Order: sequence, then structure tokens, then C-alpha cells
Amino acid sequence: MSDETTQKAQIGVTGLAVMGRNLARNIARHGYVTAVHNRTDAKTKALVEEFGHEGTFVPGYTAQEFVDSLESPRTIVIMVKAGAPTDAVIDELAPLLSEGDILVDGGNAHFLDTRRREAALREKGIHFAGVGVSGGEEGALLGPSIMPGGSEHAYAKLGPILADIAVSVDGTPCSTHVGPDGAGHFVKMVHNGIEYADMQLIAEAYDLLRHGLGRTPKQLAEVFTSWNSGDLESFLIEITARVLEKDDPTQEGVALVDVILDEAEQKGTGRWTVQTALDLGTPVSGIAEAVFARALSGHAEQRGAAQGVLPGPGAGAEGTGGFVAEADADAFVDDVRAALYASKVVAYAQGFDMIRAGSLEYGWGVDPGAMATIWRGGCIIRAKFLDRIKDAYAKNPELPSLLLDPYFADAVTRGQEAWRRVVVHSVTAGIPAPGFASALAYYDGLRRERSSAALVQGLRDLFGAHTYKRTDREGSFHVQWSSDGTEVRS
Ligand SMILES: NC(=O)C1=CN([C@@H]2O[C@H](COP(=O)(O)OP(=O)(O)OC[C@H]3O[C@@H](n4cnc5c(N)ncnc54)[C@H](OP(=O)(O)O)[C@@H]3O)[C@@H](O)[C@H]2O)C=CC1
Ligand SMILES: O=C(CO)[C@H](O)[C@H](O)COP(=O)(O)O
Repeated sequence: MSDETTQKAQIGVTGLAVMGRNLARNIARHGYVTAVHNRTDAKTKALVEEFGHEGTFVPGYTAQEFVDSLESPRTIVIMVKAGAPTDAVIDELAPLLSEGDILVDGGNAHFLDTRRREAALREKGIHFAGVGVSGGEEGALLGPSIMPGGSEHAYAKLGPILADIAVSVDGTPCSTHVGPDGAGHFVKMVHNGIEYADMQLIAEAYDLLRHGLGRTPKQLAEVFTSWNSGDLESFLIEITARVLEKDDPTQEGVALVDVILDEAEQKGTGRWTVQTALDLGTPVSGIAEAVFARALSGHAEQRGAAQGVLPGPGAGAEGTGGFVAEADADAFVDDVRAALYASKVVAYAQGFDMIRAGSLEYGWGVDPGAMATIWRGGCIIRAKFLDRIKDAYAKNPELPSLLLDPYFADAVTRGQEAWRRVVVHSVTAGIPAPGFASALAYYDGLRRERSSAALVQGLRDLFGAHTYKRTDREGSFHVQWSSDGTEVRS
């Protein structure tokens, strides 16, 4: 039922593209009178016409009409393109709002934009909450995972609504207060970074099996389906099988994956994660490899120019299936599964490290276990093993790295021989697997008692007198390289 006359709306949504429209429907389906608005009227009209029967919608065709249709204090969710469009919507709405109103940005905003907007709107007495929403079109309708940031005051009103519309796992809603100002969007950004890493690892596993074994996409769909009932059980593995088994709808007998252009696009959240990680000094190498792999895939001209010029490793090159003997095929599939799981654990460990680093830097007090809890359902990276991550932080909230939790330490250690064989195979066969290789390098870097950084420090001291610390004495030291070679305390 839609109501265009007297009833005041309890909450409004502006921006009715795929996400906003479905979020508004989800909210209305939960019994909230929902005001709806979009820059172009057609989307507002279409929503009310097509889905008006699902709840009580109050359409607004101007910003003023939309704002006036809401009960005070108002709660408005903005669901538009991140960046300048979000600022444009805020600039249009803010003068029409009153002190105490709550403005929510549910888009994929950069957390620094959210901090800026929150501070500016706070001056006007408006509560601004940056809220991460994950789950895509379907999740927005049926129950996303929600990462709300913003003040406690805003959350007191917003929290119950978000808990209603979020998906629940084991009776717990996948929504919890992440922290003040940009905390929600920061965590959503890292979520997306992990999403990039996870997809890159899955794509590498596919590539190795496809070109190392010469399996067809349909055969590999079966492999991924079987993996989806073990440790790897997750939404991304499930949909990998769906994509691989799909035929090109326009040609019989051709796999869809074989006609999709092999240039991965990106809207920016993965890149932001890596840029931010560089500033925080957090080595999210899995996410970085995923962003760079997408970038390389997009350099079509360079890739085209390299064809026939840069040779691979010789006979049995990719596509021939010549690198793994058929007798070893099952073992190779098991190895790739183990390598995928170990690399995935590393990617999540790095993501959780970054959340901790961001939380410390900005004083947010983010609880990593609570993030694992709300990622168990609704979002793109939902996976069985998030239960394990939740348990790991419940046992030890100060866990220095997820890899040091006994369960994960054991899982990665058990998989390491297979992991190493797969990385060796990728190098030998000339099938790039930067995600697997960098995850393994991170694991080895973490576990080694002494790192090669000692030499780096020595070099820095020699060419720039940058000094070094010693293992056996406190203080900073410098060798007088260009004079008598003695060491001085600096
Ligand atoms: N798609 C997804 O799977 C996910 C998206 N998100 C985020 O949610 C938000 C919405 O995403 P999605 O639904 O895909 O839509 P888009 O990101 O494609 O944004 C389209 C919406 O933005 C509006 N818009 C664009 N520019 C302006 C402007 N200058 N002023 C006012 N409105 C403007 C459009 O209005 P109009 O119709 O008039 O053009 C339309 O309502 C984005 O921030 C996105 O990053 C988050 C999770 C998942
Ligand atoms: O936010 C999301 C899920 O939570 C989107 O799926 C994500 O924005 C997709 O990113 P990209 O287009 O960069 O791959």
C-alpha cells in the first residue's frame, strides 16, 4: 500500500537505483512508513507503481516535499553514487533539515569524506552517520550486512531499524555499531578490499585448474561446488560455480566465462583500501595484488603488444594441460584447494590487522570479533569460516594476528606443503598466481625469526646515515662508513 496523502514517514530513502530501491522496499516490508525520493522522478514513480503494495511508501518529487513528508526528528538514508553526488545531495538536503535530524549515508563513501561530512553537519546540529551496506541488490532487499558508524545518539535511533532490515545469523542481526564518524565506512572499505582479495584468489585457483589441468568451466563448476561444503564454504565460492556452469545465452555450447572480456573493472574501494593501508603501514599484500591484477588486466594495449613477443615456459605451455599428469590431477585439485584456503586466511588476517590499525589511528574502538560476527551473513564475503574468526577474537580480543589463533595456525600449517607446491607449479607453468604467492611470502615473512630487513637497515645507514638499532644494545647507531668505519651512537 502506498500513501501519498497524510501519513508522515518514519524514515526516508533518497537515491533509488538498485541499492536504494531495494533498501527502501526492505524497510517498508518491515512495517516502517518509508518516504522515497530520487533526483529523477521516474525511479520514484516506478518504485511506487511496481512495489507500492509491499508497504507504505510516501513519494516525494522534490527535496522539500521529501523532507516535509518525514516525522521529526527526521531520519534520511542517502543511497547515491559516492563522491561528488553524495555531497550534492547533502548540500541540497542540509538547509531543509532541523537540529536533531539524522542523515545517513549508506553508499560506499571514502571514510575520510565521512569524517569531513560528519564534522561539518555536527556544526549544524545534524547527526551524520556513515553506514556501510553490503549484499548487493539482493542483499539490500532480503537482508544485507550493515556496518553503521556515527554517534551513539544517531545509533540509538538507527540501530533498531538497521537490526530489523539486516539479515540474521543464529538469531544475531548482521548489524552493530562499528564506531564514531568514519568507522562504518572504513570497515566497509576493508570488507570490499577483502572481497577483492578473495575474488582474485578464486580466479587464480580457477586459472590454475583450467590451464594447468585443461578442465572445462563446467567441470570446474563441479569442483567449486564440492569445495563449497568444506572449510571454503562461502557465497563467493557458491557463485563461482554458478558463473562457471553458465553457458553463453547467445551461443550454444560456449561457456559464458569464455566470452566475458578479461579486463576487471573497479569502482574504487579496493584501491582506497590499499592507499589507506600504505598510510597506516599495514601490509595488505593480498588486497594490493588483487587491485594490481585488475589494473594489469585492464592494460589491454600492453597485453596485446606482448602477445607472441614474451614467450612462456616452453612446451606444455598454458592451455595444453601439459603440466599436471592426469594421474596427479586429483592431488593437484586438492593442493589448489588447500592453497586457496591458506591464502584466504592470510587475506582476512591482513584485513583484520588493517581494521585494528585504523581503529587505533582514529580512536574508534572497533571490535574485530563484532565485525566477523556481522560479516557472517548478508555481505559478499559471507563465509563459514567467519564463525571461526569470531571465535578466535572471542577467545583473545588482543590476538596479534589471526594467523596466530590456534585453529588458523594449524589450518595454514597443515596446508603449507600443498600451498608451496601450487606456487611452484604456477611459476613453472607460467600461470600468474600473485595472490597465492604473495600470501605465502607474507606467511614466511611473518614466521621467520630474522628478516632481511637487517641488510636494508645497513644499506640505509651506509648511503644516508639513517642509523640502525642493534639486537644487543639499546639506542641508535651509525657506522662512519666514509672515514674510519667505527660505530658511533647517534
Ligand atoms: N551496487 C552494489 O552492489 C552496491 C552499491 N553500494 C553503494 O550504494 C550506492 C548506490 O549504489 P547503486 O544503487 O548501485 O547506484 P549508483 O551508484 O549507480 O548510483 C545511482 C544513484 O545515484 C543518483 N545520483 C547520481 N548522481 C547524483 C547527483 N549528482 N545528485 C543526486 N543523485 C545522484 C542517481 O540518481 P538518478 O536516478 O537521478 O541518476 C541514482 O539514484 C553507491 O554509493 C554504491 O557504491 C553499496 C553496496 C553494494
Ligand atoms: O560494495 C560492494 C559489495 O559490498 C560492491 O559489490 C563493490 O562496490 C564492488 O566493487 P568493484 O565494482 O570495485 O568491484
